[in-house]
Amino acid sequence: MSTNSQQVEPTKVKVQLLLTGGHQYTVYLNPDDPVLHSLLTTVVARAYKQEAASQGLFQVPVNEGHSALCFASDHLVGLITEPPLWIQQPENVPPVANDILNSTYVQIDNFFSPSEHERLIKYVLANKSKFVSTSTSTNDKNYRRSMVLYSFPEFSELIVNKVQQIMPDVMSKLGMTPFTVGQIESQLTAHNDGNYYKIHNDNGSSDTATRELTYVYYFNKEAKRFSGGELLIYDSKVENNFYVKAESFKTIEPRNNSIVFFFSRYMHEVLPVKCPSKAFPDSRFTINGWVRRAAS
Ligand SMILES: O=C(O)CCC(=O)C(=O)O
Ligand SMILES: [Fe+2]
Repeated sequence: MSTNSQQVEPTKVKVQLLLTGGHQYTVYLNPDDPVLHSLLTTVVARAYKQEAASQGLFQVPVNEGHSALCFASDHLVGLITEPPLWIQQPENVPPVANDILNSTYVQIDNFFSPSEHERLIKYVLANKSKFVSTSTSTNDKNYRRSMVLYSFPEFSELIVNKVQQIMPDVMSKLGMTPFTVGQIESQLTAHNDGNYYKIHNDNGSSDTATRELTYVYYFNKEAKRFSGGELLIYDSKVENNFYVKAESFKTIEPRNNSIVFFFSRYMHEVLPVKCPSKAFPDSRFTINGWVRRAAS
């Protein structure tokens, strides 16, 4: 199994926490760590006497995740960040160019063995009639066009176990603080000619909020008879204390027998597929799903 990853070790931000009573602690956080975002918004909220964005307790992993630093949010006086993170203030200071938070992902080639891959291709071709058209939570017909198979026990168990096994490695490659894995969901999709999935994230509703990571395993029959269908993962930026999509993105090739992992909160899209034959066996197939954080 070979690993091809891009920017998987984001440079950590050194954050000195200045607490009431003159206490001071230094922690290292990823630029896109939600804790960092909460710390910044709490300082802003206190400065403008707004209701603090993160009321209650802060829990920051220290000592490489072996210890936790806990303090009440109203004890936070200020932050010293290195490199400097300038907080956009309510007067609407225009964002500076280095506000972009780079998205990270991991793509692993040769995920299934050749015989598993061959069995999988045979399986989807035999089960073509069980695929149904996809829909989205908003029921907007133009948002997503593809086919999906929701029940495929022969392979969902195989992929869920394999994903579970490599989780520690993936989490470390993504530079994330490890979390306790809960449910791992899976579905099997087919994108044929003209199919796509417009910009969305995978954890934006109350029933999807515990999804931490999205995985997409790509497979197709050789020789490949489609083009397009790249996955674009957008970078982010902080605007008025909110994460929003940046214009820049990473492009992931749906390489046969590879699997990609990224944060479910990232905005992403599937570009239109061109499949001149329009034949089902020539589709861009995936098994994809989500790794949920266990309820605490
Ligand atoms: O097929 C892909 O590359 C991604 C699919 C996706 O974003 C989803 O199903 O939520
Ligand atoms: Fe998605």
